[in-house]
Amino acid sequence: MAIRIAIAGASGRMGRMLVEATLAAADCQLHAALVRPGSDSLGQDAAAFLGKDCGVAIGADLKALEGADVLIDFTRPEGTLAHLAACRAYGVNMIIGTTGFGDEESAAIHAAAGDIAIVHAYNMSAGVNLLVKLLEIAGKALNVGYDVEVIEMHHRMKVDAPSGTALMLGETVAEAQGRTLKDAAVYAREGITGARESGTIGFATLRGGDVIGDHTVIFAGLGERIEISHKASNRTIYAQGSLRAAHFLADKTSGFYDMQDVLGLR
Ligand SMILES: NC(=O)C1=CN([C@@H]2O[C@H](COP(=O)(O)OP(=O)(O)OC[C@H]3O[C@@H](n4cnc5c(N)ncnc54)[C@H](OP(=O)(O)O)[C@@H]3O)[C@@H](O)[C@H]2O)C=CC1
Ligand SMILES: O=C(O)C1=N[C@H](C(=O)O)C[C@H](O)C1
Repeated sequence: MAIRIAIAGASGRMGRMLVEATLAAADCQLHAALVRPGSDSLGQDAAAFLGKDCGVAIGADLKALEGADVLIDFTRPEGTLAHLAACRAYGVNMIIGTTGFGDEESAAIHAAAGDIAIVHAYNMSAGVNLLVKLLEIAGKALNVGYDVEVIEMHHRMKVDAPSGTALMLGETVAEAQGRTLKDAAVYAREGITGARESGTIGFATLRGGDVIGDHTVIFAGLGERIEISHKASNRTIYAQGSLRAAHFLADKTSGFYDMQDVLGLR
């Protein structure tokens, strides 16, 4: 039977990619397309932006979740938390791609995974999740004598910084080196900063144009520099990863997972 997929933020950059990917997948069915109350796209056909009619109208009533297998959510933290409550009420699994959560919001997502199955990942692409594995190795091998810096660049419309992916990559290195990102992170430098403190992980955030998502982790030593990079050139990588996650969740009713679980990289 086809997986019945509901999509939140259906008129957003990622929402549209997800609508297109779901309609193109033979083993998936678009169950509902959701936006915020008052959104311009309310009532339109979910495939109207493709010049097509798929028979699913964009709505704002979360009752539309009833009967869905999974909700894919790429919205904003406050939207995701509202959707989380509705998914819990209707027994619908959830794939969360939204970034920018605070600690309490992340804890609420973990808690909900006692009742529904959730894949929560700051980057759904296979490439970035492979990068995580490479960084586990590099972080351990280059633990002493190398300064770690994380650089990311995204489009001008992105609202959170550093990106969720940059934080995840920084956290991966910190953990590989027996530290926590909370203790190691330096998010800004300005003025007379003094020499770089050993053991810190620096972040640099660039924003501009239509850059989909570039991430580089630098290990800078004396006499050499190792750079591990990923550059996205199309948002389909995130949509395809999300559909893989939907298949992964098909036989699950509870539990918290990430893309390392989905891709078998754990
Ligand atoms: N994990 C991953 O692989 C990826 C994650 N992302 C993340 O996904 C999120 C969305 O990115 P993107 O698609 O570029 O953003 P957009 O701004 O293009 O789209 C966001 C969508 O969410 C809707 N929305 C905003 N606030 C709420 C709310 N409170 N309740 C319900 N819906 C809401 C918007 O509706 P409206 O149009 O009415 O404002 C819009 O449809 C970001 O957090 C981004 O970082 C992005 C790409 C990959
Ligand atoms: O907002 C985006 O566009 C992206 N957000 C995610 C993040 O914050 O890491 C993933 C990807 O880099 C694109």
